[in-house]
Amino acid sequence: QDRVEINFWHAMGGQLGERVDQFASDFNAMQDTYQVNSIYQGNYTETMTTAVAAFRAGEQPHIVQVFEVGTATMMSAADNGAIYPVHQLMEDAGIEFDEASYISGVISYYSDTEGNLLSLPFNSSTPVMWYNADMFEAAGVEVPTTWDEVVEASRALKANGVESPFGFGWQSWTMIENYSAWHNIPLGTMENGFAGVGTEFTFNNDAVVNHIQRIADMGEEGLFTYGGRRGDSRGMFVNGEVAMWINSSAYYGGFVNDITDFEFGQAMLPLDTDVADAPQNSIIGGATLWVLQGHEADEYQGAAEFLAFLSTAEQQADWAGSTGYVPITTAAADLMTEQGFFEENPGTDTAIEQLSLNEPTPASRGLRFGNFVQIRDVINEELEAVWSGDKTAREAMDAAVERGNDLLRRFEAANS
Ligand SMILES: O=P(O)(O)OC[C@H](O)CO
Repeated sequence: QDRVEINFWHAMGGQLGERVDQFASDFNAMQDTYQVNSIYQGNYTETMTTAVAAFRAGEQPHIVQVFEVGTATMMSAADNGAIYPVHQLMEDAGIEFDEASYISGVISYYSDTEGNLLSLPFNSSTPVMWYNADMFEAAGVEVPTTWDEVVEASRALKANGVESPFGFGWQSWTMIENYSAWHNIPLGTMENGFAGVGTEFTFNNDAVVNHIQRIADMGEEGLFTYGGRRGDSRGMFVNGEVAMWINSSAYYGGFVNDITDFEFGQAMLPLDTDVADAPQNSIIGGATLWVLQGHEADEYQGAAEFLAFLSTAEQQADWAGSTGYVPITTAAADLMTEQGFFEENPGTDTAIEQLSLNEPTPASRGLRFGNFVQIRDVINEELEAVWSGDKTAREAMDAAVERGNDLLRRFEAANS
């Protein structure tokens, strides 16, 4: 008998992609009714764009992985009937699905206004500060906990021969979105867009502008080198050119494999003591799995069973432990603790500690801005103009807010 096929498009390259393919082959091996085809479609933006085009052509996959910034766009697709909401899918498939077992910051990000979960949380991360422990030891400095200390440590590392002490990736996510949440500053009005499409950006505030200017000044001083929009600068950290690198916790698994000639660690994001006395909480990144409409009932049954398989504590704990994504269910986190994972691998609890540091506020719960994929490109362009010395941080943030608001208004016009 032929198996029922389920197409699953994902955006995980390299080692992460191999692990995702493994989920599909394990699922295929444990039953003989369904066949999940795990297909890599490029980076997050490419996968989302390809899925939207495929939907228009009637060739959409059953399941697609979409990064967190695509959430508002996918929710509007849900309003238009293009999405099979996960809570509904599970109910129709007769699979018990306990939303309360997920950590709250993850569930609230992906639920609609009635509290219904629309997509399946799968790979949630948060930015942390990766550091080269050997370089710190050689320079005789402590790993910084504040931004003033980041600058001081960078100077000491530079004096000790480190080419470019500080760097980061996913700059809008790490340096603006998470910087803001960490200091409990909204990025925009209306609870960062959670309260409606009429939201406007406000991230051209003094705190963010001063922060971006501080990094630009570090660049002038030779303490920071810009290395690209996503994870492109990862090699600079792995090769020992950069001593501190702020980016996703999900680089952990790759670092364990690829960093063999120095000790690395992860620490909490630095605090800007001019702005707050203590950190609030960081926000998630990564992606969720969306189920698209237009397929047969038996295929959806298989899709639901595959999603349920991905959500088991065993699978989630293995995924989190091997990648650095956060264990998103309490059962998975408990299992990892029981297995001694956090104790044996110091620092691996940094992401979860940051996410659960305080009860999230409207400024730290996350963001839900329409057209945010395009808006991140605008922010990238404006930040690049700062790093190249063409604009001051003030000019660039004012321009990013103005251009971003224009894209928000277009989203509002199309969705109200
Ligand atoms: O590298 P990831 O999967 O943790 O994702 C980073 C950002 O959240 C993408 O928007």
